[in-house]
Amino acid sequence: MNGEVARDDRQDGGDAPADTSAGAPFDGPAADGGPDIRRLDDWDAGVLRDLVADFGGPLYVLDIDRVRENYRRLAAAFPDADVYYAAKANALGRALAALADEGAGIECASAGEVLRALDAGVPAERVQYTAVNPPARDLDLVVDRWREHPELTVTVGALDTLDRLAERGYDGRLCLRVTPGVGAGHHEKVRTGGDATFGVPYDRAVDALAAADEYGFDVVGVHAHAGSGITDADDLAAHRELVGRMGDLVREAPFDLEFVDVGGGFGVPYHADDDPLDLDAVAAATRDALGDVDATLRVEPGRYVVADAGVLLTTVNTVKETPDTVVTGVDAGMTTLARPAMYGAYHAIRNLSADGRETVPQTVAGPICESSDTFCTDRPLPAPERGDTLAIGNAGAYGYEMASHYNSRPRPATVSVTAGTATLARRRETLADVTRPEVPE
Ligand SMILES: Cc1ncc(COP(=O)(O)O)c(C=O)c1O
Ligand SMILES: N[C@@H](CCCC[NH3+])C(=O)O
Repeated sequence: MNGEVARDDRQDGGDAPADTSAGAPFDGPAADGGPDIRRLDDWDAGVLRDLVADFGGPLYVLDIDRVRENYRRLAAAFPDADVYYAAKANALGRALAALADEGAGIECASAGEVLRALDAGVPAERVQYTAVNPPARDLDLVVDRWREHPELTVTVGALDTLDRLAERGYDGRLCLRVTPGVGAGHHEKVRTGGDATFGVPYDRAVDALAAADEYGFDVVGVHAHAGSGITDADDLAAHRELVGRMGDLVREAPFDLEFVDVGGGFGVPYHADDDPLDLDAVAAATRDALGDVDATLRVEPGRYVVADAGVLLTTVNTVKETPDTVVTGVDAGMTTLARPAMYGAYHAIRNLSADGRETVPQTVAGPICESSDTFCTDRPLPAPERGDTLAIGNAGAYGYEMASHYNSRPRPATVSVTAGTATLARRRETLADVTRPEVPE
């Protein structure tokens, strides 16, 4: 590690590279997409401990080479499809730029993500904005950008969004989002495909396509998304059903469509004994279910591309024995990584400082004043000591993006790693970042 830059400088935004190549298990992306799984145990404990020592904690680490590998493996499994990475999973500029370099398109959930994708160098013809109950400001911004970049595509999930786009003078590329009536995913809160919020009802889709065309939009595609975290047979069956319905829709459409977008949702293993998704099988099933269509298949994965490329590092600050369990207090909380509190999601946890210690059941809890602020309950982990560094796995997807300022907590820093060298990619926030929008009386 490069020890020349003082730790405090780093925390305040210094960005001197830390050479993690000594002992770094990852040194550049594999051309073939590399292994289809990276477990938390595959990360080098010493390198991660050094990163916390240099940059402070809590700290997100994102391995950009692994992001590239995951994208390459996906693109290879879907050779005749367009892959649009869903930026909501992790919109770090360096990740978007690397994916643009790999040739990925970007699916954006907001005007903010559209601007970030364009700023990262993604060509406008590969930027797609999916408008969900779009705030006026989002439409204003996107239409404004579209005047400069008429290759942008807007996906709408409600007919009255057409009126709102037309009012702003938009008559560009348009994709219709459909509610296919089939949901899938790791939790009821992420099974969007069955939820009326997100699209035009499937049985009205043909009429809606005709209406959008008559309105004067350049209708180029249809879209549906079952949900997030497809891993088991039931989810895959739902995915197949959704894709089959989308194939039927393309064949029934009143005119030719350029693409059919069947969403993302490809899951990753969170438990140590979960198998990775058989991507080739999913791709074959997708093709088979779609049938013969004269439109390019499009997929928009988020989690699959970034989840195992990221870890969250956090430091133990409190060890408390109770009659029932050991409470391991850490400096990251639900404001840093919301998924366990929000969905009861499981994330692997590894104590990077505890070689050879006995294992005890423990509850790893954050500093937020909510009883849901736990990363695990009674999980057997090495006996904790104050100052230990813990790593939380699969933190690359829906980690930093869902972080908040609750309890006046500044958001953590992010370090990105490329070819074994770690550099600060996003500085740690300070209290001033939290209070900046306040207006004095
Ligand atoms: C419209 C849309 N596309 C793509 C995604 C990406 O999903 P995932 O990260 O599970 O691949 C989502 C999130 O669920 C979504 O809502
Ligand atoms: N935020 C969810 C994924 C849903 C994505 C948006 N449709 C998660 O962390 O699992």
